[in-house]
Amino acid sequence: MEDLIKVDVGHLLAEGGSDHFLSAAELDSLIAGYGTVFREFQVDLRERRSPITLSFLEEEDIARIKGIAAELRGKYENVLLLGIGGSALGTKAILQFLRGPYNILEDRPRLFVLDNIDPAVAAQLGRILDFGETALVYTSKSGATPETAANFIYFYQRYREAGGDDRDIVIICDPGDNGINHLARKLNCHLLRFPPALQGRYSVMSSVGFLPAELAGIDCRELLKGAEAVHRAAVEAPPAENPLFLLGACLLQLSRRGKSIHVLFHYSSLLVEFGLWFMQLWGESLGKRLSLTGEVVKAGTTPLACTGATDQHSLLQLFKEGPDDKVFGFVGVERAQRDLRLAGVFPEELEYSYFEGHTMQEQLQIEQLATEMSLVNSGHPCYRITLRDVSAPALGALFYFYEALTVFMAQLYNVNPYDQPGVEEGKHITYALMGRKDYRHREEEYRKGLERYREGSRIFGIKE
Ligand SMILES: O=P(O)(O)OC[C@H]1O[C@](O)(CO)[C@@H](O)[C@@H]1O
Repeated sequence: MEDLIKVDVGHLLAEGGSDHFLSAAELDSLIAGYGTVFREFQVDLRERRSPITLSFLEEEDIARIKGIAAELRGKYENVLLLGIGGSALGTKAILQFLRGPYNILEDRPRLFVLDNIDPAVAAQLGRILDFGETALVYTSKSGATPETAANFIYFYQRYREAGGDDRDIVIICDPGDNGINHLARKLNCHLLRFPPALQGRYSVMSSVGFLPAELAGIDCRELLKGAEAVHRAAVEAPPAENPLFLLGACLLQLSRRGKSIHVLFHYSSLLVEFGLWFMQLWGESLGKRLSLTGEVVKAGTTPLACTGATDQHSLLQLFKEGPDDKVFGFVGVERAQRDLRLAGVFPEELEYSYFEGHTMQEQLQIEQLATEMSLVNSGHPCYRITLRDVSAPALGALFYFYEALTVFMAQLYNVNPYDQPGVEEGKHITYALMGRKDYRHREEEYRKGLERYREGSRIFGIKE
């Protein structure tokens, strides 16, 4: 049977090693040094103690998600999904990979994801959508996220003006005695739960991503099948034969050698949103000031997603000849959903005749290999993940692979992959400056801080 997902770590290594690649001997010492950490990680995974996909799923939740999706699919022309960060990125990745590059389905309902606060986008969506024909899904684990709350306030008003039925709204959040739960009760709408221990960036394969998937006609169990396959391989194989271990240990070692940027170069326009999902997962989970034991470690590497072949024509120059601070992950797809063969319409022209008989997917794959080879040749470590096809199991496998890899990396860095203390201060300032009642006591402090900040500006204006 063909592999669902393949991982090649061979080009992180080079004979004898070097500043930029690891040697076989170094890899052996990583296996000896971190094998125990990895086995602990495997036990947590096997016993479903790590709060990531597969630790929380209940059969009855899936049945409920499917039920709500079936009901809304029958009633509505459009669904507007409101969320941000982990409450939107995975959904966008699913829809783009499995339903096409423009994220707007041909069949009912069309799904729209709004994951930013921007009056230009909200105003345009307000004109595109007929709110008499549009269901609303409001996803926020905390219910306190101001961007999603503002979008819900605005679009709920539009929905009500169009005569929308409150009971058809779906809210997905943590349980708690807070605004979003009060709203859900008041509206008497559908309520789906975030499992409390599940952070947004690990929630794509829960009600958060599954409801939109089902609304789009994607069977969420198919995504889970792929996750299960990676899970089995991850918990069974010993470190020396385990791609999760090998990749994680090599990435750790390379980050110690100054490879502080983890580029994810996906060779498919269907994986652009996946790349953005990966950036949140990697960035929020690993970028930590403190270790689990309280030392200042400033852990993490900077994730950067880019698209092949497009970014060969924008970033590759920097990647190849700029600072040696990157490790490259290539993600490609073996079999396109539908490949297109090119004809020999200009046989007399050198620049056009060689395409005859080749397909677009073949060209994309050749260009991926060409980029990999050219980077490796100039001393840049690369790894590659290949998905069998454009299918829900393949995507589920990819999500789970990176979730598990991130948790293993956190174990290696000895940091907590499930918190994000660094984003709090900015939220508090926003709450205080926007006048949230329970932040009034800090308003004066932040306003003074803002004045000082502005005093530090050196602005140079240019007139038209
Ligand atoms: O689902 P919520 O609570 O609205 O949070 C959205 C996002 O905001 C963050 O908390 C960061 O501000 C992310 O971790 C999270 O995915």
